[in-house]
Amino acid sequence: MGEYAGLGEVGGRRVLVRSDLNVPLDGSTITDDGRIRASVPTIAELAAAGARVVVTAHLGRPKGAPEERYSLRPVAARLGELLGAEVAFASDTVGDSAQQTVAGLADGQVALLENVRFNAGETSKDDAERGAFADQLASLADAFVSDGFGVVHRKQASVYDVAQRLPHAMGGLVSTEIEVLRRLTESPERPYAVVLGGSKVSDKLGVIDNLLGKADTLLIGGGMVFTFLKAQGHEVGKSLLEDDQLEVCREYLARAESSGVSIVLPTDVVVDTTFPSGDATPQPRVVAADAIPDDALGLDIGPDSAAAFAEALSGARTVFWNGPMGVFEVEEFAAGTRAVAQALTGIEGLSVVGGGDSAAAVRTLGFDEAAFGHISTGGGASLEYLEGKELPGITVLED
Ligand SMILES: Nc1ncnc2c1ncn2[C@@H]1O[C@H](COP(=O)(O)OP(=O)(O)OP(=O)(O)O)[C@@H](O)[C@H]1O
Ligand SMILES: O=C(O)[C@H](O)COP(=O)(O)O
Repeated sequence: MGEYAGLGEVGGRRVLVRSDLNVPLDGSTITDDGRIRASVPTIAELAAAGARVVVTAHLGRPKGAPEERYSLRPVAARLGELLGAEVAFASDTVGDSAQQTVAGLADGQVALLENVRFNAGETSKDDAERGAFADQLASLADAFVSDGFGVVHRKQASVYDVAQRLPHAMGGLVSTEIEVLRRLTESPERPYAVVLGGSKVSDKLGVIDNLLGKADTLLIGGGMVFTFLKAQGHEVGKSLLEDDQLEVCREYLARAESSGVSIVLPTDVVVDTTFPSGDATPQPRVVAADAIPDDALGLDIGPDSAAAFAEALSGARTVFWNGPMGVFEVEEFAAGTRAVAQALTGIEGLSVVGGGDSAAAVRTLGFDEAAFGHISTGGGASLEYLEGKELPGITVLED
């Protein structure tokens, strides 16, 4: 029997752990298990202390009802392999299966509940609805450990409300992540460069506002770059575009210029006119960033841009990178992401990779994790931290 920081004795008690097990899947095959591996130490520590560990997590963005493709069942199997002990899987989150599974746990055993987002209460904007679901979750445990760093920016029942209902503590993963990110916000060694990409464009544009006052160089690739190119007056064909953010991008470009921050945009892009179309072989083509054809979709930064990005990063002493430069999952569109990852491995100073997909990209492209200063499990969460926003999943622990 043993203690867990902030909770005291946990032996024999049911401890609900919120982890971020939102991993990329191909069917039911986990293509990158980084977030599961990152979640293991806290779960293992609690189990070793004799707790009955009840893990809750989400996968993808189901709409408040069960959907087989978002089931956490494959994750339970992998978690068990990594823990070296069987993980009991409950086929619902708070229903009969969950209650029976938790009741059947012996001291030191671990259970995983089905995707918490199969319940509308989890993500509801209505406090009462979320609260009612949090009551059900809380009834399954005696204490709560918040360890899902990737979701601490979400005011959701299993992240926020449940902490108000149970004795709670911050998990080891969340503490480590916050410690590293604090170094980026408090006194980054200069030059400080930030690389942004990925597909959750509107989620990420906000961070630029804050970074314009902090970073020396901002490199932009991935899906978000097309809104910037369009804001500069270029056509972007069928590329990802957030029309309602054009004015915001224009304002960022103007502010960067007046404040001496260098925003580096790609000068060439890799496009395809057939992607994604079932089994069709990709037909990548490199075009100038200001000459994207109407029928083309931008899927990676081009080779000149990749070289320019690597050059811009070469002297940096602090680098934060979130979001792949292209659709790295397809080899034909992975070169930009590979070039940025390679450049980060040469940084003398602190290099931080943030984001589930960015971290997955680093690993699936074959880089050694040890070549980076820190690989964060949180994409949106780390960005919101850097934005200086309050993270509900953290502040609720401090109350
Ligand atoms: N030009 C592009 N067009 C469309 N999608 C793109 C483009 N460039 C990158 N992507 C996609 O962006 C996705 C990753 O973006 P996301 O914003 O989710 O990254 P992340 O922040 O690392 O992950 P997470 O939000 O899960 O932590 C990848 O699946 C990649 O294929
Ligand atoms: O993938 C992520 O960034 C986290 O798991 C959070 O997922 P969400 O953006 O769907 O809330």
